[in-house]
Amino acid sequence: MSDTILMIGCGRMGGAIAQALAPACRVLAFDPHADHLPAGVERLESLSGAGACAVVVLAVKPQGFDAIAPALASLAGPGSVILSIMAGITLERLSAAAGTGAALVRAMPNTPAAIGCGITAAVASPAVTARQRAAVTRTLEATGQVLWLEDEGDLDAVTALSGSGPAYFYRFAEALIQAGMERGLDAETATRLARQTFIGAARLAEVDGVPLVELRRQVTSPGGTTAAGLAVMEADGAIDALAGQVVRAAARRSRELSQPR
Ligand SMILES: NC(=O)C1=CN([C@@H]2O[C@H](COP(=O)(O)OP(=O)(O)OC[C@H]3O[C@@H](n4cnc5c(N)ncnc54)[C@H](OP(=O)(O)O)[C@@H]3O)[C@@H](O)[C@H]2O)C=CC1
Ligand SMILES: O=C(O)[C@@H]1CCC=N1
Repeated sequence: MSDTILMIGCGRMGGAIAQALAPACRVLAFDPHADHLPAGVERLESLSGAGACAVVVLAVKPQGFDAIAPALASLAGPGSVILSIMAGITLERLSAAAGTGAALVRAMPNTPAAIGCGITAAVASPAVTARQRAAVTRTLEATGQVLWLEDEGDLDAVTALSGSGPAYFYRFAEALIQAGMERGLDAETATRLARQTFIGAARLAEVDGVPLVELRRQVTSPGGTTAAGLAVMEADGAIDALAGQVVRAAARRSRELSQPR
């Protein structure tokens, strides 16, 4: 078995994975509509030209799964592992398409993968060998951290937390910018302050594994400004209630996406 990786779908996430892998191994991509592929990635005009690939990455939208499903059985040859990053598409649906006994991994990355700072949670079907698991780990580690899970049922929560999560942080930063403008800052100043606060806070959270609660305490002077702001966030459990609703809604959508249309 070659160490060739085949991408089916090479958009935002597939492209990020392909770009991370291309310097180290042969990467093929089948994506009829992608105008350009990352440097070093070979375009495939048809899936029949793929040959045997060590890892076949499914990176089309979940709504596009039905269109690629008929090709999976022939791609799931001996030694190949199919790695799906599609939100909501279950191992059961992948298996129905690829064939019973196919080596399947369902994974959920996130967009910081594009700069090697992602985190991906993954679940393997029983047919996945140790060697295939290692190949998938290497594939995903090109984009950041990898976390193997035992229970596929956890992937809806993972999708809702870390898969969708970057958008929640951006949305909160957008809200802070708006709030800063309402307090008299111009748009450019508010945006610069919010962006760099967001980046700096994230970098600080990387240092020495200091617990988030401690990092928060370091900002919060007793009787000071931060305490006044946090009191509003926490009044009647507002922030926890909001996070709960957000993650529940996203997890529910992940489960809905698992239903065949
Ligand atoms: N974006 C994110 O933050 C994350 C996304 N995911 C998952 O990754 C998957 C891809 O998402 P994302 O990269 O954002 O989506 P994109 O739309 O950016 O990429 C999907 C690509 O697949 C192409 N495509 C569509 N149909 C086919 C087909 N039949 N054969 C080959 N290629 C095809 C699309 O072309 P065209 O645009 O012309 O349709 C597009 O270029 C989704 O399933 C999503 O759930 C997982 C984690 C995070
Ligand atoms: O919004 C979505 O459905 C995809 C999955 C996780 C992030 N983006």
